[in-house]
Amino acid sequence: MIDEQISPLGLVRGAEAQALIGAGLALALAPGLAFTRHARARRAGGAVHRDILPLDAAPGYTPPADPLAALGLPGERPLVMGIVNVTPDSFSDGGRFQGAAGVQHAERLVAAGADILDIGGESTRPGSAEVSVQEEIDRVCPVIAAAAPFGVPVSVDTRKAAVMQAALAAGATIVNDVSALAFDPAAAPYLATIGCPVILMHTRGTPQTMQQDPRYGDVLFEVVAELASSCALAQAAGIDRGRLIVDPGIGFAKTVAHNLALIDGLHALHALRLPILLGVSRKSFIGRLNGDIPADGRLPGSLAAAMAGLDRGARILRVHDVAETVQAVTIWRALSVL
Ligand SMILES: Nc1nc2c(c(=O)[nH]1)N=C(COP(=O)(O)OP(=O)(O)O)CN2
Ligand SMILES: Nc1ccc(C(=O)O)cc1
Repeated sequence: MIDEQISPLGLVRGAEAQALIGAGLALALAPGLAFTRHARARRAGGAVHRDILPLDAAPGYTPPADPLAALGLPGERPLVMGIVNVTPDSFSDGGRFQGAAGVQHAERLVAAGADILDIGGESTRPGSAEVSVQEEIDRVCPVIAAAAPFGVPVSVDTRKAAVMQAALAAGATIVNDVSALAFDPAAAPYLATIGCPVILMHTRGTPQTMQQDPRYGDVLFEVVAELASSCALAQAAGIDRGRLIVDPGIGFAKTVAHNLALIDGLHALHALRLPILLGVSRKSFIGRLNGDIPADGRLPGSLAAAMAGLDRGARILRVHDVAETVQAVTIWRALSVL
């Protein structure tokens, strides 16, 4: 367990960032974003202490490697990952996109500007039941095979090594695991034999148990520390660090307050020096903060949270509403170009 985390702080955008970088007073962090100081969080005596360090206090700062460049994805702007849930029971769109409807949906998302398609066959919403390997393969592989020629990389959203293997054979080129390779002990050794990017998302427990009173001493510090452990385990299994992408797991073993602290403090994940994916789309914290509106009314809150994520250096936004998010990202970029 690491006891010290150093991450960027004092984030600046647009013309101010450009001027400060030119003057040697800021370093580039992510597309459109620079930072002027370092934050240090230290665990000591059971508590986490935070202080602020000057820019030159962490010499050798290098921006994260880009595992997506090899897939032809651009490095100079945030990416939008469009969600295709080939499930009967996903929390916001279950039952709408199975089989041919899933393929059509994938095509629409690409036309709307998705940079990546994330195709999943098992809902992991709170309380959801596990799906068998064969059922999951039968759901996702035909849709992956049909969507692979659409011109954007396909990621498979699964926790199971056998599903990863079948999905990669069907044309997927990215693996997205909401258990950070902890659910299936065969996943990390299998992925060590393959060169694809791997998304490690933070959670605790299983979908069945994760929302039963999640507790953290310091949620930001602990999520970063637990992601660091997941990365170390992946590397120990033989997966290159340069292939990893990390994700705080919004809504997974988190209360509303935890989710807000993680989005507000997202830049702390840059302590890991890896690209950050953020998945806030339509999630229940947005409903909880807005009179419990149902999932289909949460687009405005989803966009607000996604833009907050970009302000803190998120590289990929995982979303249901691709056209709307692309429009928001376009404006965000127009206001932040370095
Ligand atoms: N990396 C990553 N993967 C995820 C994330 C997320 O935040 N990050 N959220 C999910 C939940 O959204 P979805 O619409 O897929 O819901 P479901 O679990 O009910 O299918 C499912 N998968
Ligand atoms: N798989 C998940 C689906 C939805 C949520 C949420 O709404 O918070 C969390 C996890």
